[in-house]
Amino acid sequence: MASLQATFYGHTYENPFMNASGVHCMDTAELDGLATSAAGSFVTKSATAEGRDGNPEPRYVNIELGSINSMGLPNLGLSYYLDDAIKRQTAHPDQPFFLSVASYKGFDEYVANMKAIQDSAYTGLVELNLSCPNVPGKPQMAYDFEDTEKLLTEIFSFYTKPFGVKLPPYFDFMHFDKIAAVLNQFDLKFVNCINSVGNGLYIDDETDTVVIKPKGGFGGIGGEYVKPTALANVRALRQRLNPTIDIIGTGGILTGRDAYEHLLCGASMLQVGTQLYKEGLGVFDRLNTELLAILEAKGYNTIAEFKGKLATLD
Ligand SMILES: O=C1NC(=O)NC(C(=O)O)N1
Repeated sequence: MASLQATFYGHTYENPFMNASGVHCMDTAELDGLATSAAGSFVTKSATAEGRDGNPEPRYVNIELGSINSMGLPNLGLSYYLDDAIKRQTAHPDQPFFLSVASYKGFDEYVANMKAIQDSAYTGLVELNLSCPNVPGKPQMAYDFEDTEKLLTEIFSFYTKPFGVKLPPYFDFMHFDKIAAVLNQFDLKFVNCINSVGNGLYIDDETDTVVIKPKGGFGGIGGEYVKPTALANVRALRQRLNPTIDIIGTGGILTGRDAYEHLLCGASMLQVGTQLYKEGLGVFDRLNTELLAILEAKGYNTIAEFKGKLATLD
């Protein structure tokens, strides 16, 4: 019988599936739902130092082939998620999860937030979100290679706990090379590719208007639209990063086949955003069933047998 067991940062998860930060993870109740679902792990909503209301609504819309959002980092504040995480790690030490951290004000807040976690009793994994495209007037940190290097240098001067970074999509081999060259300098535990494809535009075909209010309708795109870009980023970063840095694959996972393709490109864990929003927690039961059927059909017993083994036409 094939197994979907996923090894990540020295831990064995029942399966590689988890939510994408931002979906079904705003508060303790939603996190409890994830913890008791068929997901192998979960991540919290990206926290900023202070709680935020986020952007004006409508700010998230499901569209035919995915979703568009400009949430603007609404969250309950870092201390809320830290308190929850410390209680959770004590109650369930055998189920390591991920705490997502962002910044509204930029470089200094990223540093302050990581200092707060370093000084806290939380010992689990952190996903440092360098790629929110929806804070008006604020650039995505990970599109500035020098600032990203400066930030990671500063964080590693004091931070001793395991963490990784959530990246935006890149669209040029020179950029794959550059971000990998920056990240390979640091003892990162993982890289998550990709965040939403920033600043897309969707037009309602009955009203001829945009569908979300913030930023004149510009928002991050998720879902089927982004799978080719997500797979390319997982593959490109896997080919370039030190093997000690695991990859989380995010973007366009609707079916077991999509999940299988992310694993083929080198992902170790798989995050589901838009489809979780559309389908609810049952999506994890379905994805596990579908992915397991693919392993069985192909005669694989474990994910390790095919992970990262995408064939090319050489
Ligand atoms: O990193 C993020 N990516 C998104 O697509 N949306 C959220 C947000 O806007 O809060 N943050």
